[in-house]
Amino acid sequence: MEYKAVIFDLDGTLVNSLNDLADSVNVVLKEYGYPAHPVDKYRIMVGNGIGKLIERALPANVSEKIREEVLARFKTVYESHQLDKTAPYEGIINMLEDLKKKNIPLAVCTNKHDEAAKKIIATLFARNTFQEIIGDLPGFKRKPDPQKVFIIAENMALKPQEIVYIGDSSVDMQTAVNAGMLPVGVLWGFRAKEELVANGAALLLEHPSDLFRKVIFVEK
Ligand SMILES: O=C(O)COP(=O)(O)O
Repeated sequence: MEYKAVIFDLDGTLVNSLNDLADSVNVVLKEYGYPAHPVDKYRIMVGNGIGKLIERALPANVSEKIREEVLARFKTVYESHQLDKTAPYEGIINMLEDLKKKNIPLAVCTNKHDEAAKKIIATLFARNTFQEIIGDLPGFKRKPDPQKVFIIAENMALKPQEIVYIGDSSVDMQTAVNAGMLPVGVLWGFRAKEELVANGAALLLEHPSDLFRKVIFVEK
């Protein structure tokens, strides 16, 4: 099978954002008098959007009102710290350049709130690397619902089966499976290999450069 485009997940796939996310949540947890978590615990809390991230980080008995306050405060803190330590994983920039040289259209579909996703991408990647970036926005369904990757496929004028979806979590593999895209799991991200395999990963990448050895691309 030959593929004509790639849609990427953001957190844990293109960029390592774990420390900035964890540090920002921990700052707010401490402000509110709740226990902070070790950075590694955030690996399993990130992936379903920031509402879920805050819900998972807070003790179970916290009221909805406080949860909303903590979420709003997190957004403010994270806005000033989202680029403190966040950077592309090693090999990502080269892989994106190689895909661009082959004229393969690229996009990002993330559960990260849209304004943060766009700011991070605009800062860390060359202009026009991605033809479309869709983060978490009111009125759109979050992954693993395939709604947003279907929108991207339509805008690329491609069939889902012609697109590779690359991500680091069960949510990403389920999204690709639900959409009929090729689910490719990355092993440098936040989650374990077993999780990717159990959720339908057709291929696994140990390093971004593996992509060209495992997937055949053709120009649209
Ligand atoms: O839940 C998040 O904020 C992270 O989103 P992503 O893994 O879809 O980029």
